[in-house]
Amino acid sequence: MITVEHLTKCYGDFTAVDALSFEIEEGHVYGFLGPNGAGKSTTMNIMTGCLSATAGHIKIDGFDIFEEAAKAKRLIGYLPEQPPLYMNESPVEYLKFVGEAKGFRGAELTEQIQEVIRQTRIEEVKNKRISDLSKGYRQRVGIAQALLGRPKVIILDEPTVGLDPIQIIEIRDLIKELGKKHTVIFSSHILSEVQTICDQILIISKGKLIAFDEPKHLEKSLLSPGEITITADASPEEVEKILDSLEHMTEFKIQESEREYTVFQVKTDQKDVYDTARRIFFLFAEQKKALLEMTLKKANLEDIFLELTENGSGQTETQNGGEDLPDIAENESCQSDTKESGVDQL
Ligand SMILES: Nc1ncnc2c1ncn2[C@@H]1O[C@H](COP(=O)(O)OP(=O)(O)OP(=O)(O)O)[C@@H](O)[C@H]1O
Repeated sequence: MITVEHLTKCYGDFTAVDALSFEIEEGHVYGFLGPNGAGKSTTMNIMTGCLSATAGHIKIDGFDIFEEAAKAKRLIGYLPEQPPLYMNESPVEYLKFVGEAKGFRGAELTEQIQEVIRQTRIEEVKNKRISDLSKGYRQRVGIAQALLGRPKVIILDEPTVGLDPIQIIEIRDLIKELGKKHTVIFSSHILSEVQTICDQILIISKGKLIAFDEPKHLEKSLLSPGEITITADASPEEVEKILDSLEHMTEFKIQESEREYTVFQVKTDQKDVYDTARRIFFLFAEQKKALLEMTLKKANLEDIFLELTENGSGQTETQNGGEDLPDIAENESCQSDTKESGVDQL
């Protein structure tokens, strides 16, 4: 559906997007995750044809966003980070304006406006001035304009920023709903948000794509060594003796020791931490020592995200395996450029 090849964007001699390559397939919800300044907005602005690239190619359903802009843009609905809303207008007036700019007229336009109003649930505010609407409703109006023209792909730049917790939940539910009919790409710097909504995660840091996979695969492939905390009905000496024969143990630490029990931690480099847990269970059972509690701590996506983005970039495989693409960026020097606005999408 979307192919991004070696996309590079420089502002002066600063590289904001650094040879990004990835593919977006139809029918998924993609989360574009990265800390502030990672290059998410820049990438999205280029993907939607609102900003030029220094190097690289983007194709939307086969249409080059730079060379066949009109055809490519027709397939995309975009909500920029700062939606260009006209505050003195009502949602209906604004949607009419955007719909006309997208080339719709008459009954077709009316039908589409009614459809997006229904989809984004803004019926009750559709005739109020946009300036009088809550931030959550304004964001819905922004999403409604992106939906006009029934685009295959919806791109939303930080759609929940600045919303209160209830509005955030509502917008997340709306994104999930949109995912049933459209391919959705949305950016966020909140991991839990991406985790709950999307079925594919792209992690970007310092302009580079450092991970791209399903949340569960990311967790699996990037798991750090498992940690197990155990409470055993044994003395610290007995615990130590029993664990003598435990393979794959990389660290052992007594946390707490009372007369009746010992709390200790074991770290393992075994791929499946459950195998280590099972082994510990049987070792203690053989010595007729009861385990009173066992807690397994696995690395979660939060740990992975922090590790990847803190350590910089480039150390993890992307879905395309970092395969060699023609090095379009190689001979391009960074020229100064300014950020264009996203308004021409409308
Ligand atoms: N017009 C510009 N001129 C110079 N530098 C820019 C311009 N626009 C963006 N940048 C820089 O490029 C980098 C990437 O910015 P971008 O807005 O794409 O990041 P982001 O991941 O969307 O961050 P945020 O979540 O804070 O919006 C940042 O360091 C930013 O300061």
